[in-house]
Amino acid sequence: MIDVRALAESEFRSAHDLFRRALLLAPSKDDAWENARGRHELGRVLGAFDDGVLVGTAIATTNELAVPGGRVAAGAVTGVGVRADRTRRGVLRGLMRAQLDDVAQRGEPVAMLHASEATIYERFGYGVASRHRKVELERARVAFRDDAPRGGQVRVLDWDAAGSLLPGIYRRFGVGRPGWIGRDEAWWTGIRQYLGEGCLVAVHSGEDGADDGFAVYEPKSGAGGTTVDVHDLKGADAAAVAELWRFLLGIDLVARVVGHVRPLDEPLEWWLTDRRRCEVTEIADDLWVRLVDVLAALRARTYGPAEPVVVEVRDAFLPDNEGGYRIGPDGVERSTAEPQLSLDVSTLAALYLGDQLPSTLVAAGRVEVRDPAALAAADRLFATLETPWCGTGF
Ligand SMILES: CC(=O)SCCNC(=O)CCNC(=O)[C@H](O)C(C)(C)COP(=O)(O)OP(=O)(O)OC[C@H]1O[C@@H](n2cnc3c(N)ncnc32)[C@H](O)[C@@H]1OP(=O)(O)O
Repeated sequence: MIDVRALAESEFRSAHDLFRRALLLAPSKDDAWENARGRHELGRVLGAFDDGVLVGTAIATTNELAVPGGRVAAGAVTGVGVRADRTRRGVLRGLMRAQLDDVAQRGEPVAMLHASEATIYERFGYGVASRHRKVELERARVAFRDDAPRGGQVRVLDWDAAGSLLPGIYRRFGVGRPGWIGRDEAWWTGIRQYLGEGCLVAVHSGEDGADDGFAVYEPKSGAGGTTVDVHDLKGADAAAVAELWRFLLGIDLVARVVGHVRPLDEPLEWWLTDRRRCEVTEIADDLWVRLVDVLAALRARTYGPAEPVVVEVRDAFLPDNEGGYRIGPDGVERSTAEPQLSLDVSTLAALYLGDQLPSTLVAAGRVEVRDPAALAAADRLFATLETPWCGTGF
């Protein structure tokens, strides 16, 4: 019999180490645990027990998520692991049940996570809500076009100097794009420890002298010369982002620059004289979202100008969500009218931030069309100006 309960603070470290073991990592050293501890909120660290023995864990942290036209309270799910000798016996299912119930009780309309494998979370109602890409550029073969945006000044800082600047810059300019999530102090402490001391930070300031962008990057020498891994790059506008890329691609002695977890709509190739020098080597799922309270989650975002559409949502794991929703630019209501489209709640996640249009998911076999006239309206309702992007690991 599996029992799931919230852990006491004194149990957090064993849960953390269980999670690390599940990821095939060694238990944390004391200083690493000191940094990880801050991500453990009392009441949100769950443990699953089999005959009194801890066999699984899942944690959530209190956060928020930018959605089209607004923001919504969100539980950020992480630290999910089950002991390798106890898997496939329903331990994760028990943890997910308890966690989603808790998220609902806290009044958070959505939960979100980054998945270790793409086959785990759909059964619990999660779906891919944003994607990212990886880009690789050979520095010697890259040149910027004359009409690429020009920014201001870039200065290089070490972590100590940059540490107090980055949280403010991140918060100031990121909030608008769907997929943005908050980064608290514990996150910044954790990422610094995770990335290590080899990282440098480039900070961009615009014409007015205000800091409005940064890049966290790490030079690594290897067989083919030095590669700069760009772990985190954010800017207030295209000029700041282009200038940071111009800087990174101009560092002497560097052979290759690799941008990890970049937004799909970053126009890097458009800024180059030879667009093929920007190789997209991966497109992958970024943020997975679970609409825990479908009505509240749908109401948290805005919709494009179109006739309202009645969408039937199926939700086997949280059946209170099942039923029709009338979605229009004037708002969202529960509806008993004949549904025009029908989909699973995990598919709704793919529409939620604007990553996909309903018509694409019809072709994918994931949206059932009962009234063909409603499909174009649904596309216009869910379409967003900006491609969603999270770009924050947790
Ligand atoms: C947000 C994050 O933290 S992501 C990190 C997730 N953790 C890891 O990847 C660490 C390594 N893996 C593990 O710890 C475990 O295998 C877990 C957590 C993925 C799964 O735990 P389990 O207790 O085995 O899952 P459980 O037995 O409850 O399975 C529930 C369902 O998910 C399925 N499932 C579980 N894991 C997987 C998987 N890796 N791939 C495909 N299906 C899976 C099961 O088959 C079962 O299916 P069903 O609903 O058809 O019966």
